[in-house]
Amino acid sequence: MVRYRVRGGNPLRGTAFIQGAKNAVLPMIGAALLAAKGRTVLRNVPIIEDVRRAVELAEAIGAKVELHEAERTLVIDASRLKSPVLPAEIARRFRGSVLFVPALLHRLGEAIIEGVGGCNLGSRNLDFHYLGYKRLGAIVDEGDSVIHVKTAGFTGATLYLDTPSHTGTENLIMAAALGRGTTVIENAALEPEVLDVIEMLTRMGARISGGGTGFITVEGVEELQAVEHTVMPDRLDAGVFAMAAAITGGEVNLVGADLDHLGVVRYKLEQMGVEFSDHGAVLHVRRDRPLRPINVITDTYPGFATDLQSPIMTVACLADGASYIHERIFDGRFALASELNKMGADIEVKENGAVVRGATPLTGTEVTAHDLRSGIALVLAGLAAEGETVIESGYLIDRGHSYLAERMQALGADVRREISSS
Ligand SMILES: CC(=O)N[C@H]1[C@@H](OP(=O)(O)OP(=O)(O)OC[C@H]2O[C@@H](n3ccc(=O)[nH]c3=O)[C@H](O)[C@@H]2O)O[C@H](CO)[C@@H](O)[C@@H]1O
Ligand SMILES: C=C(OP(=O)(O)O)C(=O)O
Repeated sequence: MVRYRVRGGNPLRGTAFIQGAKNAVLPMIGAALLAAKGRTVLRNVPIIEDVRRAVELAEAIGAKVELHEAERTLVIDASRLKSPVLPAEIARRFRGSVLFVPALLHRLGEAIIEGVGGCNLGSRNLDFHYLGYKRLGAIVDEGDSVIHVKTAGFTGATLYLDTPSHTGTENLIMAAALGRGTTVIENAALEPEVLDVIEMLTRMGARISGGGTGFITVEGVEELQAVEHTVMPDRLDAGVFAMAAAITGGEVNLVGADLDHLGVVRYKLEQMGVEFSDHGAVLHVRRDRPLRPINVITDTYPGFATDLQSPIMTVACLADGASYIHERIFDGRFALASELNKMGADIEVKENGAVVRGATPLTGTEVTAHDLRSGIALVLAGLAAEGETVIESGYLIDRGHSYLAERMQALGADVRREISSS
């Protein structure tokens, strides 16, 4: 059992290094498995539990993978994939397991999905993925617990997504990339991670146009090559460190953070009283005035990222007045509210909306992370709370943030990661 202990009160000051993006590296590992020859090298890989699970899953289907942690580099040799089964005990531990399906379909003609994990946020359907595979010519057998997808090769078609699904867009691009003919994906996701994946696939030899417009065209090619690619910075990690500076009234330099990738998150934090200044590849963030309340509506990119909704809920607890948060992407993403209320917050949740009445002083206690982002939001609460906050399960935080305790300590925070047998 991993837990985090946080003692609040220190304004954060100094420099933090922003990790590579979890939501880019996972599809890139899936993309690397499309190359039947050579070795793919991924740089700026975040050392997080989801990457460790992705390595285990790639090895389970026959890839040879080396994770060089100190160098933040993955080397992937997918020349001998042998098993189409994504075993439940690994695949159920992270959402990114779903991104291995296109490679299995191209390389082995079938994928057997024993389970897909990921944060517990309410319904997380995969119907757009399966409908897309079917329109490209696959047979999908959806059993109660195992899903079996088979294809003798994909043929281009016009596909659409009811909503611009992030992994759905990535999977359908990968499925179409080695198909016959032209595929058009309408209502495709615009997230920067999707564009980074398109960049890597293009370097591999894929023919993809329209990334970032919502209409993506893929002309199938016969093979894709192994390449070297540097994973983009993680905008969610950057957002969390910016909010850590905001909640403690601190001043930090975020190395590698890209202000443009924050989308509406930047403007909402500015409305709260946070200042950003961009110095090339270093983002300076500070807050030296009282926090103001905020209205937030989550949306797909460039809207307010749902993955930063929990962290900003914590910051809103310290703002003077009522903040309103409307969650539009996931129907079960407010489990954080009752944990923050245990610490002294005043948050009322009604269906997809929450009202946060601040400012309320927070007091440290034992709290539960229900998912990755509620976990990191509780670390932020701990930074602003009086006394000690103990957060379990730390594994959920480790799924998406690398060396969190060390990076927070470098900013003067009292954050410790603890492993115990109970
Ligand atoms: C590994 C990864 O990249 N995870 C991110 C990805 O998850 P993920 O790709 O799973 O999220 P999606 O964009 O697919 O899901 C968004 C919404 O669409 C619905 N939906 C999605 C697919 C589908 O086939 N049918 C359907 O109804 C989902 O139930 C959900 O309500 O995007 C989410 C939304 O930005 C982020 O929170 C996750 O961090
Ligand atoms: C929802 C998240 O991740 P995943 O899709 O991997 O569960 C997240 O990163 O907040």
